[in-house]
Amino acid sequence: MNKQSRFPYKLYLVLSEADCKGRHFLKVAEESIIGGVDLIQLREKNDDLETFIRKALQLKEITDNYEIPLIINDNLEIAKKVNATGIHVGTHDIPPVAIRELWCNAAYVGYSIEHLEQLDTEETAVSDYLGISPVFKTPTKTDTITEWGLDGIRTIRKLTDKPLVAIGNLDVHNIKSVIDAGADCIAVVSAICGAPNPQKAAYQLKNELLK
Ligand SMILES: Cc1ncc(COP(=O)(O)OP(=O)(O)O)c(N)n1
Ligand SMILES: Cc1nc(C(=O)O)sc1CCOP(=O)(O)O
Ligand SMILES: [Mg+2]
Repeated sequence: MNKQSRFPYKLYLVLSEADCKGRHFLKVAEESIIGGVDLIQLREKNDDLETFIRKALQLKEITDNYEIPLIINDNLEIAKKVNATGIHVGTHDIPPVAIRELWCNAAYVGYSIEHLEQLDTEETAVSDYLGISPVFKTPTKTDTITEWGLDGIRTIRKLTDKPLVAIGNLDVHNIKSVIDAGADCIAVVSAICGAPNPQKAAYQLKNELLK
């Protein structure tokens, strides 16, 4: 199976209630899907378990309705409980190898790449896509290490044929250069959650990616 059929998604929304700036996160989710978002990750870093589960179940109704994948950030228990499509983890989370052992139904395990050394590991080998973490420094998530830039994407592209999801300060003005450097998919928070019109923002991003 080639990369495109393994992970056929171009525009990835990473969603949290806090990033939606007072708008309802479910409304932002639905509008963004209508605009062209291909999959959504629910990333709630500060919710208690019960709240995260409730939000995940509400969002799952919408993603199921539009037949797009729901990815849960960090929390395997919630991902399994809500029957999500997959999970995204980083170097400080439950490792992909353990996820594979504990959750055989996971369609997608995403893994953040912060160091080149990670590429040559079992964790990367069992992952379905790699997050380039971050392409550009972003105020949305500040506890990051490497700013990969376009050269970093080119380097990673040469070293792996895993689908690459670029994230970090991406917007309609820079995403084409990120794809040209070798990324397969663009993940955003602010470019959609912080936009005055999330549907229009998603449409413009998708349009740029399909050019
Ligand atoms: C698509 C995507 N890429 C990278 C990340 C970052 O994951 P992680 O390094 O585990 O950091 P947190 O999101 O948990 O703060 C991501 N969530 N999604
Ligand atoms: C969730 C996340 N992960 C990152 C990483 O580098 O791993 S950057 C990030 C937030 C991206 O937000 P924005 O699109 O607003 O820049
Ligand atoms: Mg994490």
